[in-house]
Amino acid sequence: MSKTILSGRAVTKKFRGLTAIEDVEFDIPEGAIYGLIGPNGAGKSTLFNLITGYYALTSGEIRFFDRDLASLPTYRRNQAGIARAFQISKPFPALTVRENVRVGAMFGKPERTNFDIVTDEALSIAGITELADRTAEGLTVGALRKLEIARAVATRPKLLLADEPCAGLNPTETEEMVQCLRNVRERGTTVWLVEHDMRAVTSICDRIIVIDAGRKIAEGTPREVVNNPKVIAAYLGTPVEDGN
Ligand SMILES: Nc1ncnc2c1ncn2[C@@H]1O[C@H](COP(=O)(O)OP(=O)(O)OP(=O)(O)O)[C@@H](O)[C@H]1O
Repeated sequence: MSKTILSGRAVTKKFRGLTAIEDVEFDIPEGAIYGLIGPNGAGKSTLFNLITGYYALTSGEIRFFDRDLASLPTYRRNQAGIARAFQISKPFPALTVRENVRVGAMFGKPERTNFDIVTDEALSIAGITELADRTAEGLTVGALRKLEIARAVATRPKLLLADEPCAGLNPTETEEMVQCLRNVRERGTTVWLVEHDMRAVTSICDRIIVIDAGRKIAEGTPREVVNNPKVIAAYLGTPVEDGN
């Protein structure tokens, strides 16, 4: 059995009168690819924001390996090995793809000297080595998304939180992104992704957590989740075929 890399106990976040996340529990095993799905406004981004420290918990506990994250600010969580890849990538437009990834490699790691090796590795994992010398300006949505993954991977994270990595991608780009995330896991990074593209999420994830209105309503393998009546009622509408 692999070790738990990230766990949540009674995780709760209230914004004034609104409970965005309520009593959510999770245990993410090291080396896994997990999905987080649910309807718009279910609380998915809020949960990731609690893990990265962008929001403080109202109550509950989040542990990374054996460490309670409560006292750690965002940058310390990143240094500890939690990285996030956003849906909208905001690279430095005038810098090349390689330079943008190098910034990720250097971020918060002044003691490191092998920036070029780490940068090349991240470019390769994301499948954008051939774009390395192009400026970030004018990249396609698919290439920008891979650049976002590469920048996160260049921080050498133990856990990558990915926000809708397949949103707005065509089928070829989606397949490439799925491969990219598999490469990330092969390199030893655990992945937890929010994704609405059910074909992608069911083809790549070992397990999926489903939240609705701030509460966890299901967790299981892709097959279990897509056949779960609660998930069908709250989110899917109709059963979908899992991608396996
Ligand atoms: N900073 C905030 N202040 C007040 N309410 C917030 C804040 N952030 C999120 N919320 C509310 O919390 C609830 C959960 O929002 P969240 O963005 O986490 O949902 P989501 O599942 O990520 O949705 P989507 O799939 O549309 O991105 C929503 O009702 C939202 O309006």
